[in-house]
Amino acid sequence: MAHEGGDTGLITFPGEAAMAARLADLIAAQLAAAVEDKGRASFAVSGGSTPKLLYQHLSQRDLNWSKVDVVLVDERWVDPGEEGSNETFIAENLMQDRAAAARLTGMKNKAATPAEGLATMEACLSGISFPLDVTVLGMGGDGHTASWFPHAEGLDAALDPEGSDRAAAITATRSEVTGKFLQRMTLTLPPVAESGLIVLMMKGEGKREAYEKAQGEGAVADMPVRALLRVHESRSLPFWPCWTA
Ligand SMILES: O=C(O)[C@H](O)[C@@H](O)[C@H](O)[C@H](O)COP(=O)(O)O
Repeated sequence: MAHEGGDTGLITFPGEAAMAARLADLIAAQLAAAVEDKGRASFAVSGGSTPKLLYQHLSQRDLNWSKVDVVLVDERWVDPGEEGSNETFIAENLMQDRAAAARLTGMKNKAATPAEGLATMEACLSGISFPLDVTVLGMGGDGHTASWFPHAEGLDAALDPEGSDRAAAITATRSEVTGKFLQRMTLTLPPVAESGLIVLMMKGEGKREAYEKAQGEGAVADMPVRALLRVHESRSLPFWPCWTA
């Protein structure tokens, strides 16, 4: 069984399968309730290896997927089908079986750079209902989440709590985590923090240590997940930080 608490507030699961199954229940219920209340639901999803099983579970859940808008939390500036495409990862793992009826809005467009593609992305997002009903995030051992990378160009704009833009362009610093995918587009802090449910999925000891470190004092730019944790501290968010070994 999952248990909540400890000093870190992490919700700890006995394994990846248990985490995926529990979160699939939670997210499917939240999306179904949003469809019931508002007619449509909006679901923001991250790439990364940790949520893959969750997406596979969700794709088989019985809910009115034709009323669900799936958007990306972030994207590497590569076309669908190319290496590193989150859109393709989501298409292959979530948009299958029952969830194939959902509508996926990608981030990569024809612009040469993420900055040049922002206006097109904002126009796409204007067709989605906000606040988002559910946002799934991952976290890197460096404390990045979404494409909010430590000291990245564009980070301040992406993390501006008063900002009105929903998407931002990021040039990540070269590191083991980002590899060659330095040019990115990401949702900004406000739409993530205003989501009806925010799930942060973490796997492995290194992530737990990084999360604990992020909870301590220090600059947001050093560990950008702090931006979210600090909003959560000041006004409690519907936030599920989930961890398994
Ligand atoms: O596009 C991405 O890669 C993600 O949005 C990224 O922020 C990811 O969630 C973390 O890097 C964790 O990745 P893992 O789950 O693979 O550890």
